[in-house]
Amino acid sequence: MSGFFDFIQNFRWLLDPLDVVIVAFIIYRIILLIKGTRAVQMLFGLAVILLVYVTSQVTGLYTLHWILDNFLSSIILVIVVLFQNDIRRALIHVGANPFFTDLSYREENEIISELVKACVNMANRRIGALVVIERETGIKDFLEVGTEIDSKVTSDLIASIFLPYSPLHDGALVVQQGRLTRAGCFLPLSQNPDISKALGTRHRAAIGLTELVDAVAIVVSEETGKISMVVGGRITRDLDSTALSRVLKTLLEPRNTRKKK
Ligand SMILES: Nc1ncnc2c1ncn2[C@@H]1O[C@H](COP(=O)(O)OP(=O)(O)OP(=O)(O)O)[C@@H](O)[C@H]1O
Repeated sequence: MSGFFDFIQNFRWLLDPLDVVIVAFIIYRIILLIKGTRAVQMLFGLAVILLVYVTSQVTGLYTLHWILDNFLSSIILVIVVLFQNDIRRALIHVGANPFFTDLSYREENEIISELVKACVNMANRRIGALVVIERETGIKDFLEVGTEIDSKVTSDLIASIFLPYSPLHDGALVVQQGRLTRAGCFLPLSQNPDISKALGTRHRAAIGLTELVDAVAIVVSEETGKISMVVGGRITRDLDSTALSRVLKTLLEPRNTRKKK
């Protein structure tokens, strides 16, 4: 074993640049992960506290310095608590499953066209709906209650699930690996205070789940008949069928078919 480490030491000149590249890559991935999220604001807040800490040391504001010194000594704990959602998302992503990749380009297009057809149909009839499409990260752990189903994605079935008298119309319908797998699922609601007050629990549930995982959620508003798409906790409202189809194709395109085209 020590022979192996001695051997590694021969490549010391290579290890230092490798070390720098790995750290740079991790920082780059963290920036990508938190870009546009509330974590950026929190990070900014921490940076301000750090600045006050350094200033208090230089100017001799001892009490303030002592308080911040104690606060910053448990900074790792503070970071874990503040960024728990982002850390969870990052760790889940490391062990992500490449779902959707078994589908052919044709099958995937068919699923998207059925989803779009169902959403437009429900929007025109003011039927509220929430459809969640799993991508690389498994969402099972975040789905509460719900009824297992196993069916092909068809617009008629989707629309009938969300009919007001259907026993499964409340909650979210789930698409996993190109199949309808669960209906009537309750999702974690977003706690983001910046979400418009005009958005109720259906939209908050879509935002809440997508803050935690890379799934895509489509919401049809019962109140306005508008279709929204939610990904990464960000909502795009009032999509027409062409826009919905285009965005879904971009987001759900399996990596292997992307290369083949
Ligand atoms: N945690 C949840 N997970 C999944 N679906 C939920 C959740 N909470 C509420 N819903 C769904 O949202 C419906 C209520 O929607 P609500 O009117 O509060 O939201 P909204 O965002 O204003 O939607 P709409 O524009 O359709 O009225 C419920 O009947 C239920 O089907």
